[in-house]
Amino acid sequence: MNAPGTVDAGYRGEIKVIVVNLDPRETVRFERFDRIAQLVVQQVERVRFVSVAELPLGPGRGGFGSTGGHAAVDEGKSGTSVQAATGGTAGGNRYASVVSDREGQ
Ligand SMILES: O=c1ccn([C@H]2C[C@H](O)[C@@H](COP(=O)(O)OP(=O)(O)OP(=O)(O)O)O2)c(=O)[nH]1
Repeated sequence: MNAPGTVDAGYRGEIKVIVVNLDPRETVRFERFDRIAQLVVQQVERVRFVSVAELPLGPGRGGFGSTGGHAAVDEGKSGTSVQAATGGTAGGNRYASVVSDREGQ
């Protein structure tokens, strides 16, 4: 089983690895220097949320799950689909778009 654990950038404590043995019969024993986890360092995107009145229609975008072949089931239920947000500040609070905040760094 592979489950990620996030170590926050500001964390200064001991990094711990949670393990669970799902085998009801076999005991698992770890020895010193056993490899039980992998550290993957990732860049974290800093974003600014911008309120927009409505989201623009994106061409060819289906709803959630549409690429899994369930589009027909959802058709006509809401009349809307998941759309990409491109920003804008024209009043309203119904939607928020996300823009990268890297320029300010
Ligand atoms: O598998 C893990 C997960 C987390 N941590 C450490 C690093 C992380 O920065 C800190 C806090 O983790 P998290 O924020 O997930 O847990 P929390 O303290 O219970 O949550 P919150 O910060 O929301 O209070 O615990 C580990 O050592 N191993």
